Amino acid sequence: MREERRATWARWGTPEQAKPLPEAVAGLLKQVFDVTPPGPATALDAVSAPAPALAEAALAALVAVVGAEHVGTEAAERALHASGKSTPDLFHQRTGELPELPAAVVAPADHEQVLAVLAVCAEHRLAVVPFGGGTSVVGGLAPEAVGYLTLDLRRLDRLVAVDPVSRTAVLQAGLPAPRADELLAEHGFTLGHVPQSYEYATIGGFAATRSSGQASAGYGRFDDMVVGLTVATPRGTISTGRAPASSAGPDLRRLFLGSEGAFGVITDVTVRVRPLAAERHYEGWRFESFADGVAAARRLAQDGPRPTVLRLSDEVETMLGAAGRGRGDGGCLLVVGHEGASVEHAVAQTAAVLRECGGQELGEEPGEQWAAHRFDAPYLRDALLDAGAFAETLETAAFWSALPGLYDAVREALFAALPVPSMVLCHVSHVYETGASLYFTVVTAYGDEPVARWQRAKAAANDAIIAAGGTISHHHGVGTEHRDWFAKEIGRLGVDVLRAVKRELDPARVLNPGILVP
Ligand SMILES: Cc1cc2nc3c(=O)[nH]c(=O)nc-3n(C[C@H](O)[C@H](O)[C@H](O)COP(=O)(O)OP(=O)(O)OC[C@H]3O[C@@H](n4cnc5c(N)ncnc54)[C@H](O)[C@@H]3O)c2cc1C
Repeated sequence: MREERRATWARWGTPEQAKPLPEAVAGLLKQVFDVTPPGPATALDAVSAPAPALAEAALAALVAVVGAEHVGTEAAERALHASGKSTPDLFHQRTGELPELPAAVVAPADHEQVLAVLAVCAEHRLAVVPFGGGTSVVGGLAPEAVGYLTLDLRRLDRLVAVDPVSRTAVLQAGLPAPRADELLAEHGFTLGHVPQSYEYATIGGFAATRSSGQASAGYGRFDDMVVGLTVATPRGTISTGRAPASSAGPDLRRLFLGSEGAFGVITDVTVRVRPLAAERHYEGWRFESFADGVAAARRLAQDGPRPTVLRLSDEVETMLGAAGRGRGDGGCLLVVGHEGASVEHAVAQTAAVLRECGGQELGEEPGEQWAAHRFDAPYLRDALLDAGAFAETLETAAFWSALPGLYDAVREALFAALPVPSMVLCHVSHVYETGASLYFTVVTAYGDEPVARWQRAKAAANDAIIAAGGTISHHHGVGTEHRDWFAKEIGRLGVDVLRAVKRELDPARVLNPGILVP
């Protein structure tokens, strides 16, 4: 089961899972962009790589820790671990322009073996990259190092303990989300963490990147769910999370949440769990404009009732989604989902508020459609790439008062940097009392050098985000790609604090060099 869920080569999922573009969208693409399909992608078994540059003594020490069968040095295995799943990553895999491959892929069995691998890396000054599901979209798996090692957490895949009284569970870091939910369901619980990368991403990856899922309005962000962590560092083990709340100094848990493998390797995570939902109800609402929809989402986020899922598409995203479903309601679509023991009351109360805010009820169909296709987007991105269109996303968040300015600034920056014609779609998918996230999708034709062109557009959008008061990432993390803007966001002293922490925990500087910490 675990193997089936490993990220695959040059696309999301396996070729058998490929989804065709809806006819109306394919037609629109041809008409607007006049795209031409590129040649076939490079096959994984055609990837060649120089023999791994790993000192014999280091290799022998690694084999002594995990066993020879858990040290992979084949080109294919190394290529699969050399990058994540951003569109540039997929594009490079398709064209065979690969980044530096890891010298080896090492899969420890438990926390003690992780500590021992880190000790070998520190002794041999070998950079080491923790690898969960491999779904990073910010260059989080591509260190600035020559001859690095990938530490694949796939064997740490157990549910260690469930405390039904406290409603907590200890999950090992390498568990993919669907498997974690299967194991929790045997005890009547769920995590409620459902990012779009759900099928592949892991528990450790969620904690390391401070992920946020599609049901965050009801279940919270992943960092809200974490009550404790065990972290292996080159200096030893740190365990956090003794009690549900504490005033005993700064919260060390928060230091490791979002640390992206730069401070240590998270080996298990204690999470708050919720009873499996007995009832679910999803529905759609139409708002005349994005501004009207944002006002309604803010009202629910601030004054309640708070649904489990709340997603508002802007006019362009609504139009494209409607074209895919063969209907056209115009305006902006708000998807509202309720999950829980009994949802009838919450559905009625929410409907009353949305009507008051000028919403028009579209019934269950758009909500059910969204739920049925909630994981389709990455498959459709593959279909776009197959057709010769380049699609990529970026995301941010801001306080409600800054949100309209941020929306305009990012769109302006993208349109100024992208060729004509290009499409920019946006939705709000995570709401808080004080603000919300914005998630942009860009579609253009390949043209010449699509990756370089995207990087220029992304840099312009990042500048606009910082200038307009947004965060450089609401849930994708920092990696290498956001690092320079992250430094602007936290300032020089903030960067110095992170560097000091890293020096203390990782004196040989082997953990994820160049990722997160500028
Ligand atoms: C199609 C698509 C959709 C996505 N949708 C969402 C979404 O809805 N919400 C969201 O939050 N994110 C989303 N992401 C981003 C990504 O899935 C998240 O960042 C996720 O949390 C990464 O988990 P992973 O297990 O794949 O980690 P990886 O990609 O393997 O690693 C991510 C980073 O964390 C480090 N790391 C991994 N495991 C550990 C560990 N145990 N200890 C220490 N460091 C570790 C890695 O070195 C790397 O720097 C999406 C990505 C894709 C490709």
